[in-house]
Amino acid sequence: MELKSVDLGYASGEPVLRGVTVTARPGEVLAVTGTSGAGKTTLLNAMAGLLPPRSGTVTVDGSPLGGRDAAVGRGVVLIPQENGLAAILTAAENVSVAVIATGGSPADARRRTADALAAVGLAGQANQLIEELSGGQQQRAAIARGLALQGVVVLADEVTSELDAANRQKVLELLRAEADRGATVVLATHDPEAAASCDRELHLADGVAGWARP
Ligand SMILES: Nc1ncnc2c1ncn2[C@@H]1O[C@H](COP(=O)(O)OP(=O)(O)OP(=O)(O)O)[C@@H](O)[C@H]1O
Repeated sequence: MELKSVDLGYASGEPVLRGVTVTARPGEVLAVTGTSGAGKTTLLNAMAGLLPPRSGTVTVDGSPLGGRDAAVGRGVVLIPQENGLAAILTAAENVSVAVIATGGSPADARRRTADALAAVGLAGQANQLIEELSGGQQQRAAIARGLALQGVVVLADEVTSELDAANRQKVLELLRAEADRGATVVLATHDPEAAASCDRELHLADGVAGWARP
């Protein structure tokens, strides 16, 4: 995924980010860091096709990303900061519905759901409603849904913020495994240890992006 001279903002407000140029590559985990409000979610939303750039280009494999539907069709998976889970469905239903919505068969969905929930340590909570899970368990359910989609690009927005040290480590390992199978992984985080586990670090400050670790 390549961003060239991208300007991002909301409605007619001041730009949030200006002139962002970055390539996220298959097989690597790219950290996007910055203080609260620096624009991490804004950048990931642009990479997800949710926020069209005011200027500049976002491309995947050389062709324009398009809107969110097109991005989903090209395998761009977003694990959003607020989880985006349906509270009145179970953890397993949340994952399965997403797999089926992106073309998986019911059998496929069952297998991938079981595997993904087990990977994040939620096998025992598969049939519990999301609203009955703790904040950290909900965050892991959202990660399981993202993993089950087997994305070409995996955008993870602050996915370790509610996790204890052991679960955070596990999730960072799972993101690494996504990169190892060939995915392009981008992790937005304000956790320096999580950022240190990534291959490169793009730091956002004062509306611009610069390399903390190229
Ligand atoms: N929907 C929106 N409409 C208008 N402004 C927005 C919107 N979403 C975010 N912003 C603004 O864009 C700027 C960057 O916000 P963003 O959520 O991208 O930051 P962040 O780095 O992800 O922060 P955090 O670490 O707190 O999640 C902030 O000034 C915020 O107020």
